[in-house]
Amino acid sequence: MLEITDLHAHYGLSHVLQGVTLTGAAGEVVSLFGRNGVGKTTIIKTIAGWVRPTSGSIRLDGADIGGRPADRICRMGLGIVPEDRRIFPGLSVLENLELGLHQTAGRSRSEKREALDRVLERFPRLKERRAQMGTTLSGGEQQMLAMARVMVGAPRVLLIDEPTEGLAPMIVDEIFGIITTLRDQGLLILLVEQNVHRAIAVTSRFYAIERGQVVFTGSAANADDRERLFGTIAV
Ligand SMILES: Nc1ncnc2c1ncn2[C@@H]1O[C@H](COP(=O)(O)OP(=O)(O)OP(=O)(O)O)[C@@H](O)[C@H]1O
Repeated sequence: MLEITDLHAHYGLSHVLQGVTLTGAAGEVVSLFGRNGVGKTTIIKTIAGWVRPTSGSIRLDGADIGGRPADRICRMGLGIVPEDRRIFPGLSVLENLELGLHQTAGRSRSEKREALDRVLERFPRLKERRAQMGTTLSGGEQQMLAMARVMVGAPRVLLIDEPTEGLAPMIVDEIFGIITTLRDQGLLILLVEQNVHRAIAVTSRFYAIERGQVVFTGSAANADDRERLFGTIAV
């Protein structure tokens, strides 16, 4: 479904991604683990079209999406929940959610309305607060809003960057619950998460990243692979 081959990216002269190769299939969570600053967020941003790759290929269901504009990639079925959540100031919860409707092509007005209603039913706390300004929500609610907004667009692939950072344990449970449900509905989720122990429980395969490269890949169900991962990233 998602196939990334020998991906390179730079910020100015800084060679941040140095040949990343990874794959993901429908119905699995694939996690990227590594210390701070190794390039995990950059991998996500490059796939989503926010950072331009210098070389390599990114294929979504066979179509080459590398270097295409971010909104185009979104409409092809790839959603991103960025680390900073990007809740738009001056817009209510509902208006923030409506922005998610622009991220899909080829749906009728009534289909879009239904998609929005479904998401609101699924997030009762957001439904209750739909008239409230998005930026006045708590951190956990803002994370829910960021996830709900991307789900309105019904993506097939979801890139999620550090969703539980700074959040209370109960909200963390809720977020992992949502990730598990989406996975079981057949989405491919590419996850970056510092809480390795929690992430590994929902992950099928993982990639350990160092200095912009994959240093090894493993299966979350394999105890030796997990040991090696914990040794590599020192958790
Ligand atoms: N816009 C930018 N301009 C220049 N350098 C950047 C930019 N964004 C990130 N970098 C640098 O690129 C490197 C990789 O950053 P990235 O955010 O991808 O790492 P990360 O693994 O996600 O880190 P963290 O876990 O701390 O979020 C870092 O050295 C960072 O300082």
